[in-house]
Amino acid sequence: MIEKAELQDLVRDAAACVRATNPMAPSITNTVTINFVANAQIAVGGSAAMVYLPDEGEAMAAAGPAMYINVGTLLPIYEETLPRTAARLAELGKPWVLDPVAVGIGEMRTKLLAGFKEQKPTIIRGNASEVIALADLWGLEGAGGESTVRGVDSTQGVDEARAAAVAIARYTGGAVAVSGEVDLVTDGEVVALSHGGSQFMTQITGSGCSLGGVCAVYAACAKTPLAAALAAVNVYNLAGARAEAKVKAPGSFQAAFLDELYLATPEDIAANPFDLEEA
Ligand SMILES: Nc1ncnc2c1ncn2[C@@H]1O[C@H](COP(=O)(O)OP(=O)(O)OP(=O)(O)O)[C@@H](O)[C@H]1O
Ligand SMILES: Cc1ncsc1CCO
Ligand SMILES: [Mg+2]
Repeated sequence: MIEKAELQDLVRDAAACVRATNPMAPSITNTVTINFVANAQIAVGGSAAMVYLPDEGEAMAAAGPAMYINVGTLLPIYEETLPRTAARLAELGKPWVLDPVAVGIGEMRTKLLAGFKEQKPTIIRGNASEVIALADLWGLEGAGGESTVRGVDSTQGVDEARAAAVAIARYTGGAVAVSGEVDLVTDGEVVALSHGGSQFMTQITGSGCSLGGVCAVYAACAKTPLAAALAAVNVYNLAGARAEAKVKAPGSFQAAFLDELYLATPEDIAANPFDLEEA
């Protein structure tokens, strides 16, 4: 099992590399939070580029060192864009992040998310209900749990998604990040439980979507998917807690949160409290 100090070094190095190299992590993401995703990616030191069209998804897969796909608000063109982009990413061996928003509603969403089983996303980032539902959709053994997805919000706790997250990570060989009051990140061998964040993160839309975009920025630099996902989760928990201490309500929280993402140093990000356990 990886030592905590070694994992912290990987997190710090990934965050420092992002600050030094300004990697572009292009996105195909939902229309609700697209602006917040781009701003969060930029605040941590990355750069953003959002596309919708099939040939542009393929072009971005080739252009960026990592990519982000979020199925929040599907449009008819995505039936073509998403499989073509994922196939190009797999062909090029590029890391990519999937947010399986609202898995379970609609035929196209179900078909697209079922199809991603073959391409094995490097990092899957979702709330507890989404991670449980994706493991179920993929028919993974040992996942356990019954999902009660209701739209885009979680109705379940992170603990309930632990078996599903571990099963998905063992299947993909990548990492899974489950968000909630305490965030869980796993590569199927270890489970990291990251602390911090803020109630206000549940009172603005897109803290989860933008966390996926930031996972993709770190995936451009990190030595392992686990380090990339933990760097993103740690900076979110750190910035959320710091921002909450400065504001009284959600609107100003969003602005303060972006400021704290920008201000967090690689050392701060590595030092955010987390527990490390065997999976
Ligand atoms: N109760 C809580 N206390 C502290 N932080 C929280 C809490 N719930 C969620 N968070 C933080 O909010 C961020 C997003 O997690 P959340 O589970 O809300 O994602 P989500 O449901 O996919 O969000 P969205 O779909 O609106 O983007 C994570 O960084 C997580 O740590
Ligand atoms: C509110 C909402 N609806 C579809 S995607 C999205 C952003 C949070 O997941
Ligand atoms: Mg979400």
